[in-house]
Parts: sequence; structure tokens; C-alpha cells
Amino acid sequence: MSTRLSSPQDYAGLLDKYDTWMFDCDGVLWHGDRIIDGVVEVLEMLRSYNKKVIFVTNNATKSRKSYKGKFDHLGVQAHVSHRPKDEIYGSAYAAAVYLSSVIKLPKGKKVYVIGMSGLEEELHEEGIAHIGGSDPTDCTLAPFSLAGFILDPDVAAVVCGLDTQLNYTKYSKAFQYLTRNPDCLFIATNEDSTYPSADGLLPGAGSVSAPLRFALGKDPICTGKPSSTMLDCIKAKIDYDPERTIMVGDRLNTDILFGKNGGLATLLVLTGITAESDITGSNSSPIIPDFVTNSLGDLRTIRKSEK
Ligand SMILES: O=C(O)[C@H](O)[C@H](O)COP(=O)(O)O
Ligand SMILES: [Mg+2]
Repeated sequence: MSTRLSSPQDYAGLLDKYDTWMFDCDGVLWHGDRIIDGVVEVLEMLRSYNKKVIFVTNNATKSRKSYKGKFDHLGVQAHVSHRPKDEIYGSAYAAAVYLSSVIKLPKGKKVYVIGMSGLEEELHEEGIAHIGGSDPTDCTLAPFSLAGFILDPDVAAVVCGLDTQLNYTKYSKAFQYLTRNPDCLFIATNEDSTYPSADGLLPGAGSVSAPLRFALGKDPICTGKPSSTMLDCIKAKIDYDPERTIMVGDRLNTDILFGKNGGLATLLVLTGITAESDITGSNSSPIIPDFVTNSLGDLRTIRKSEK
């Protein structure tokens, strides 16, 4: 059973219990480029109490470095690639680390990308060669000619993330790599079905990989939340005590499940994908967060109550 938080005392209780705060981004901090009310103040308040703040997003459209630009633009303090201050972790980074450190993709091998520059940047950072993605020859609405297609024999994996320049050519090339080479890995950065943009829901990365799953009759390896790969990336860089760590998210089957799988406390906010009705009533989800509140911004009442 979840505990519904509403008073400054409730929020102050979380502050006492948890030293490390992991935050999902889309639907928790912002909708697209629109920051959620109170978020900047709450993050500043947490830092004033010397809390560790970590951002963990399944959004693979940006690299950690380009996320830093978004954080700066929206007035949210965030550190990247300043050990031990690495605070931003994304599913593009998790996919790249999975290929470099878990699969140990051999030099000379490469990946075919359905995705955007953020995913390509993280693959490059990890020394993973890649084709497709933002390559103009693949970002085309021209009919795909299989007769004219030459398979690159060095492609050993297809990586699929949120891609707003989707087309039949990309799906067709990915399908060729995944069917003509039985050893070719099928990897999804994340499986979020929808994306909470500033103006409403859009299809998410899970809906991007869905046509390939259907055509192939098989599911990809997912490296984003709720997979442990993402938490392994954080563990490799940041020391934290799971007992005193809380994961704050808006989606039950990614953020909250990620927290539960990692032995963390979980706080669900209702500013993104999950509605109150998803956690109450007869057909509520079996994934139960420890705590629920309307918005991350609610925690600013802690400050007010101290005044
Ligand atoms: O891929 C997607 O569908 C979106 O990026 C999704 O919003 C995940 O972003 P997160 O909530 O994990 O920041
Ligand atoms: Mg989210």
C-alpha cells in the first residue's frame, strides 16, 4: 500500500530518511522544455541539505553532455563529467556502456542506429562505431530499394531509441541486419510507450521499436529503466546507500520498477504518465510505489513551514 504525502511534515520525513535522491526527468522535472512549477526550488533545497542528486532519464535523444545544456537552459543545476559529481545518466549512455563494457563489442564491429544525435554521441564516447541514425541518406522518405541495399558485414547490433525522424528506410535496414545475421543483437534504449511533451502525449521509444518487434517476432534487450544496466552505470561512478536512496518517477513500469528492482525507496509523482486512477481502484497496477505525491514541487512546502 502506498503512503500518500501531502503535508510539510510528510515531506520533511523523506528528507530525514534519504540522503541520495534519484530523479527521472520527463514528467517529473519538466514536460519537454517546460519546467514543472517548484522543481528548481526543491532541487536547490535538497542540495542545501547536502543531499546527493542524480538524474536518471530514459530519454535517449540527448547525450549527458547535451542534457547539461538543457538543465542550464531551464535553470536546473546539474553536473556532468566532473567526478564524483556525475549527476546525469541517460538510456543512451546505458546502451553505449552495455555495448562497450558488457558485450565488449569487438573493434571493427559497429551498430546500426535508429535514434538521434544523443545516442550517436554516447556511442562515439564509448568508442562504438555506428551507422544510420542522423545520417542524411537514412533520414529519407524516398522508397527503400532492397535490390540496391548493400549489407555492412561489420554491423553486429541494432540499437533503437526515440527517433523523431523515423522512416521506412531505417526500419527496413534494421530489419535486414537483424534477419540476415542471426547473431546481430537487438537493443532498445528504453520501452516507454509514450513521451509526455509540453503539449501532451506523443509516442515514446517503446512505440518506435514496436514495428521491429512485430516484424521480427522477438523483443529487444532493454538497457534503460527498469533494467539494472542503468543502475550499474550509476554504481560505477557514485557511492550511495540503497537503504537511504529514493527514486522519484512518473511511470510505474520504468521508474518505480527500476527503484524497486534496485532496492530503493520509490516516490511516484502525478505530473507525468501515471494518473491517480492507475494506482487506486479495481484495475490498479501491481507495481506499488512506497510514496505518492501530486508533484515534486510539493516538497517546497518544507521550506515554507520552516519560516
Ligand atoms: O523515450 C521516451 O519515450 C521518453 O524519453 C520518455 O519520456 C522517457 O523519459 P524519462 O521519463 O525517463 O525522463
Ligand atoms: Mg518520466
